[in-house]
Amino acid sequence: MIALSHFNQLEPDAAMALLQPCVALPGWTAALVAARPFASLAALRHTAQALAESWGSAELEQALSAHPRIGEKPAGQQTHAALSRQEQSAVNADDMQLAEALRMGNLRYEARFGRVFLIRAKGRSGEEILHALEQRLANSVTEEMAVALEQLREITLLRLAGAIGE
Ligand SMILES: NC(=O)NC1=NC(=O)NC1=O
Repeated sequence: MIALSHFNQLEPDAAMALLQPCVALPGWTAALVAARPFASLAALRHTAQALAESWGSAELEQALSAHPRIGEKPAGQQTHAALSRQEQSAVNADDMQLAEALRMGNLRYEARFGRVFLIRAKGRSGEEILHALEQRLANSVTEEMAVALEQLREITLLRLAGAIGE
């Protein structure tokens, strides 16, 4: 984590590199870097949220390339893989019944909506994630697009908060 004052002064490339693991959408990252300097963390968060409001299905598809399925902790040393593992840490990988239910749920979700199920996993147990998955399977395509985009925004803002602090 770096301080906001340090982030404000970073060279653009270094600022982009710092934000890149937040979400795999370079347009969002570049716009946030270009909006510097930020007077406060609240201002940073407000701009980040505002820039994310315009995301639609194209952004969701692109961003999903960097989000492993829930329950499939990604290998790899890249920052976003480590972040995913950390965010999914409450999913008890030793609970084989839960793992199997999540695996089947992911398959059902992908068959219905044609993309990976995305949820803000931080702060949620494996059981809560499974329950949300089952609830969301009943959503219409339109409803579920809106829900998935909101989860992407939540994950992105949480990762931003983890990258830049006081
Ligand atoms: N498919 C997912 O929901 N993935 C993820 N959720 C998170 O909170 N982090 C992820 O990588």
